[in-house]
Amino acid sequence: MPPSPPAPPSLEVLRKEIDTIDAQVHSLLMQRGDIIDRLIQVKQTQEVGSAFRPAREADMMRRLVERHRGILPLDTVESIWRVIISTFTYVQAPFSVHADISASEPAMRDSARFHFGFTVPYVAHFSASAAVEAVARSKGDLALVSATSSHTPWWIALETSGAPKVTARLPFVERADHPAALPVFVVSRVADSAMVTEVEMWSVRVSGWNAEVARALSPLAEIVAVPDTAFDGAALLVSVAPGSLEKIKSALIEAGASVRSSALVGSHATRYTVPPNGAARS
Ligand SMILES: O=C(O)C(=O)C[C@]1(C(=O)O)C=C[C@@H](O)C=C1
Repeated sequence: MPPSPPAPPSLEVLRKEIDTIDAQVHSLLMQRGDIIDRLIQVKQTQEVGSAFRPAREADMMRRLVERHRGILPLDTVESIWRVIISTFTYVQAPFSVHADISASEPAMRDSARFHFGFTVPYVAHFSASAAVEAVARSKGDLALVSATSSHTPWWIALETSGAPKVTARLPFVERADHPAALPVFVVSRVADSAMVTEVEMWSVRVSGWNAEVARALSPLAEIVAVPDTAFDGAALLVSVAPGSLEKIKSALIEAGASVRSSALVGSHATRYTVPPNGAARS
């Protein structure tokens, strides 16, 4: 008779293994806190008042997705790390998240909680301009505003030097069934060295804006437009690859519009997509 297979481990043994792992995870998180404590001494957070480093975070989130395997859903692992990173940002220099809830309060709140957790205070505003103004008045706060539409050209307030800028686009890792899928821009003051410059954000004011011009531009760049009826013009927020604004300006002129002004109002990491079969790409 062949030997009988070994008996499966008892529930008690498996729970002991889980307790050991939980104690290790907790201990590692506390060690991470000790490192952050040392990092505060070497990082010049005081200069800008914010410890948020969007370039580093975009890179960390991409690597997390690439190495993830197993039955723990990606949504869960991503949300755990968002809370870890944001809370460690907060303990370095406390900040609040000012969210524009004019499009959808539940979706904006989900995005804020998913990306910044519950320790970071959440402040709701009824317009993007109000959220951005709150950040401009603060030392190191962040605003979350829709990345796809707006009733007001809030980005004009970012044109002056010293004003906050667009520093990130969330989610860092996009996918069709993302639990906090609302596309949002983060507006904050960030040290120049911490900016990601893969996508530039330009505030462009034009005359002669109409549906035809908008159609001509849509294949060339992502644009949020707020028409300005008094002058037959519009305030545009244009996302382009570095050095590509001239192409957009030429396309505007070719389509019959004229460019009144342009100013760089931020930059962020290229959009990073995880297709349904799991392999991430930017
Ligand atoms: O690397 C840094 O500069 C940190 O402050 C650490 C840390 C993190 O917790 O990993 C926190 C905040 C930054 O936005 C990026 C990363």
